[in-house]
Amino acid sequence: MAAGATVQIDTTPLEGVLVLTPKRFGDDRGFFSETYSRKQLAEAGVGMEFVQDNLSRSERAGTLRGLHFQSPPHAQDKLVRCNTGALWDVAVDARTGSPTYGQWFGIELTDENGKQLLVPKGFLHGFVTLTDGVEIAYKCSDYYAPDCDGAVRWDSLGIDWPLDGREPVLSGKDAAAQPFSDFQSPFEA
Ligand SMILES: Cc1cn([C@H]2C[C@H](O)[C@@H](COP(=O)(O)OP(=O)(O)O[C@H]3O[C@H](C)C(=O)[C@H](O)[C@H]3O)O2)c(=O)[nH]c1=O
Repeated sequence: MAAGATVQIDTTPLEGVLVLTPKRFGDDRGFFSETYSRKQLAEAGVGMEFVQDNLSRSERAGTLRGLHFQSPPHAQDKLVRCNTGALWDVAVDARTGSPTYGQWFGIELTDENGKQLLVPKGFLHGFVTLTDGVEIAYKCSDYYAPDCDGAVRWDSLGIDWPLDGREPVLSGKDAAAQPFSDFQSPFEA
């Protein structure tokens, strides 16, 4: 971590998908952390601008939301963190022509590890909760555009979801999503 920086940025096997670990300044009250710094990300070559913050709460462990995307012209970069509890977050490369097309990367984000996942445009995003009462907060680089909203079935890509053999809690939309084999990607590498 560069001098003065308050965020560690690590790469993943998927180009552009990054793991951010903001520094926590602990004391006997607890801790302080800068959870987002446009300047520090720009200095690290991560120049996306965020315009919308989202918060969702999932009451039960095993709740799975995804795999979602917004198509161009409203594709979204997302910076995801877990504010309460623990979740397993996944990004899937959906960029036609990418050498890692269809490959996924998953990571545990928790309120204790404070880690964040940067999911660029062109990647599907989803997560499954590992505890009850999970709150996920994420920044988006474009506004919600229902006409551009899309989903791919969570179980159509061989992702090793940590479900311990249980069926996930799904929305109707996610239960009815198309399999990846039918997916016509709107993204290019
Ligand atoms: C995403 C979104 C939703 N909504 C409304 C639309 C529905 O009435 C309600 C629930 O939407 P949905 O069921 O799509 O929420 P999630 O299943 O949590 O979807 C999200 O979860 C995955 C993991 C994501 O990465 C996306 O941000 C997003 O697709 O919120 C809005 O008003 N604005 C928004 O930006």
